[in-house]
Amino acid sequence: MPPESHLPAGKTLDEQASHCFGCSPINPIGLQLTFTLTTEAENITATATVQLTRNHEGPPGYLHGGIIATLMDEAMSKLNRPLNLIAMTRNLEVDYLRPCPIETPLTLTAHHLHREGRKLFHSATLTHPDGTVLATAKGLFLAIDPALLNRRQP
Ligand SMILES: CCCCC/C=C\C/C=C\C/C=C\C/C=C\CCCC(=O)SCCNC(=O)CCNC(=O)[C@H](O)C(C)(C)COP(=O)(O)OP(=O)(O)OC[C@H]1O[C@@H](n2cnc3c(N)ncnc32)[C@H](O)[C@@H]1OP(=O)(O)O
Repeated sequence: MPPESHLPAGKTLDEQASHCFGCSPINPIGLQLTFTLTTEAENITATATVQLTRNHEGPPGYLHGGIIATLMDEAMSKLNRPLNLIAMTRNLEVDYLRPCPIETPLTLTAHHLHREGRKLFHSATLTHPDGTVLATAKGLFLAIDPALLNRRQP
């Protein structure tokens, strides 16, 4: 959790990001993902169960690839807070291994791999309940100056 003093007066980071398409509980058209974070020494993990609908369909019965990329991005972004950093996605690479079914409880997991200064390297997987890995991703996140939050466009 970044120190509150880094944020605009009176606003927590959660309030700043209160309409995040991936994780806001109050964005009616968002994915409303809820993550469980595990932080043990260098092992930082974010996990969510994701069960989406035809609203997120690409091929009939399967998730749209852009939605899958969003899931990966969102999961990896959740690793930045335990690192006590505000960071943005700089590079996202997705391998679409198998079609990802809608209406199925998929497991979305992200791991922090390593850090080089401002550069945070993360990975993520989306897994079918039968254990098949459907998609994998790598992400590079860049820590930003928290003061930039003040310059955010409305
Ligand atoms: C200004 C407004 C800021 C508003 C901030 C708001 C919120 C804060 C964010 C999150 C917290 C809240 C909620 C979560 C929200 C969303 C969750 C999902 C996360 C996202 O969805 S977030 C949106 C998508 N995201 C963007 O909208 C970023 C647009 N972008 C930029 O704003 C800049 O791009 C920035 C700041 C990221 C970096 O800018 P920069 O100028 O500081 O750094 P630069 O670009 O130079 O790259 C640095 C070094 O990465 C190396 N590099 C590049 N590619 C590489 C690769 N593939 N492999 C290895 N290294 C690579 C270069 O080679 C260089 O290396 P070196 O420094 O060593 O030369």
